[in-house]
Amino acid sequence: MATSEKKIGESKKPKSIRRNTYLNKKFKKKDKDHGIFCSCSLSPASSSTLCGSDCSCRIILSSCSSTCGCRCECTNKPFEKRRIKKMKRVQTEKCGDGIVADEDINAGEFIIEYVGEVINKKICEERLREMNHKEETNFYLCQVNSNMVIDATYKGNKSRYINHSCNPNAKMQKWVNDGEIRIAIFATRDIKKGDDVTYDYQ
Ligand SMILES: C[S@@+](CC[C@H](N)C(=O)[O-])C[C@H]1O[C@@H](n2cnc3c(N)ncnc32)[C@H](O)[C@@H]1O
Repeated sequence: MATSEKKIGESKKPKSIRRNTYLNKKFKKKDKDHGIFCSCSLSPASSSTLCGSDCSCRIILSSCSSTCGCRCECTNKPFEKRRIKKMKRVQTEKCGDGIVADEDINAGEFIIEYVGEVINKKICEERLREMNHKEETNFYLCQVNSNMVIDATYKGNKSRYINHSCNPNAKMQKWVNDGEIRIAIFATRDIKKGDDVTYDYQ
């Protein structure tokens, strides 16, 4: 079998991963002590949610870390410690595969992290040329910054099947978890079990 044929097969059956994988380890910037921490605590007068909307880490889209004063009740944990919402992969009429919620999801809630291979601009361009050559129509690239792309073509999780909508019920957001840039999908309004989950690719 020709190499190009094998690669097409790979893109149809991506490897399931839970965390981003870095093609170039040097690219993985980790800075545990990034100088941001909260001192949230559960006092009898406060609400039952620890590290809610007034948590200083959450406000700047950074997950809490070991530097913070909060403990295991923290609701702003790094993505890998959060529960992924129950979702099903389905065949849609016009957009290939898609994702529907398999439980009710409240506005603002974390749905899933967008994971894949972290690649740089040069590799991204090479992969795009290859995809163009193969006349691929589905793209799984998420540009994080000028030289960082998360590519879920070959490795990813259910987030890679979430389709685009101009009237979405979710959004993609760039966060920092322990100094590492991560992307996650959050509900922008209440999503009922059985609803398509979509975000605006723009
Ligand atoms: C991240 S993938 C989403 C999952 C994809 N539908 C699949 O079958 O694997 C993005 C690709 O899905 C298709 N897609 C997503 N949203 C769409 C929409 N609203 N209309 C048409 N195609 C869409 C496009 O081919 C796009 O490149």
